[in-house]
Amino acid sequence: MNEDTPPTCPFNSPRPASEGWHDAKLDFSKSMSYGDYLQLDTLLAAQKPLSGEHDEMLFIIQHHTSELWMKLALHELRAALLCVRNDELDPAFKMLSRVKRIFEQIVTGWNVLATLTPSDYTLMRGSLGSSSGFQSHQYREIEFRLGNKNEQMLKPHAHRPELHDALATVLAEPSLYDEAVRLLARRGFEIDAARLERDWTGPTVYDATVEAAWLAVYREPRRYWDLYQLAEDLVDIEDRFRQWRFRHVTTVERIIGFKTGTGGTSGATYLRKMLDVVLFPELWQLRTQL
Ligand code: HEM
Ligand SMILES: N[C@@H](CC(=O)c1ccccc1NC=O)C(=O)O
Repeated sequence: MNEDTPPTCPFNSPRPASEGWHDAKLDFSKSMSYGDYLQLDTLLAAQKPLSGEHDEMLFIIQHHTSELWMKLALHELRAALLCVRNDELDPAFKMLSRVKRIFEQIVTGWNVLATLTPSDYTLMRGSLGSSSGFQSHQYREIEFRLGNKNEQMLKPHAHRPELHDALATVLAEPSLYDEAVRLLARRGFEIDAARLERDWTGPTVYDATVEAAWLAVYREPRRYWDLYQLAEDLVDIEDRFRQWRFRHVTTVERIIGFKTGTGGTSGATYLRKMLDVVLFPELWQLRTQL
């Protein structure tokens, strides 16, 4: 350093001659821009607080971002299900690892909403009327695709026939886990015939032949590597899903305590019961036998 040069604040230094943006396209009067491609006018016009309370923007954006991530999770889950059905496990692994990351993202997202206090939420809760996440059709489709089927959950969508019928179709199709079980049978494992052609509209029910098949996979992972990887991906997904449910009920307790929900359920008590749901029962059971 030259001792004659007075020290300067680095933040006030003159800009270098070129910062690399001089050739950037700046005129979008005749071509598609960022905002055009992403339909940002539509996206950013969709946050419409009703209460006039400052924190309602947080509440809406938290839900919009969750619904967008759910949209992507469903896109991946639907495709992964078809890949498993067609014995194409490599692309399914790619999609399931993305689903895992998406779930991690929405689990972490609860930290932002946890800055909402009961005092602030109470000011806007009245504006929500009887609307509730209980009526999220994308959430319900995720549950159905993972095998937590319940025909009653179609009812909140009766007033929207296209959504109702799409969910009813998913209810009647095999879940991702049903497809994994059918794959086990195609790979030569003895699976109870009734499990392979069950009434798909019901929830996954524990089956001893399925547990025995997964147990064989876990006892010889090298022999059944792709099935082993599929099983662990499913366990990862259920793990994340449980974390999501847990953060939800904890946030709900911190914000509304044990009030009944706007959707008409018992609120935190109902959500706590949902923590007992097991999506892939045999994958948890087999671990006791290893
Ligand atoms: C202030 C924050 C929140 C509160 C107080 C809250 C409260 C509740 C309550 C009480 C229920 C039970 C249904 C009812 O009777 O209303 C519920 C369900 C639900 N909420 Fe939230 N929630 C909050 C944030 C969120 C967020 C950010 C999401 C993300 C999309 C979400 C999604 C859901 C879903 C999907 C259900 C249905 C769960 C099931 O049926 O298992 N909630 N919520
Ligand atoms: N069920 C919540 C309301 C609620 O959280 C909510 C309302 C409208 C849209 C999404 C919501 N989020 C999750 O349930 C409550 O009882 O306060």
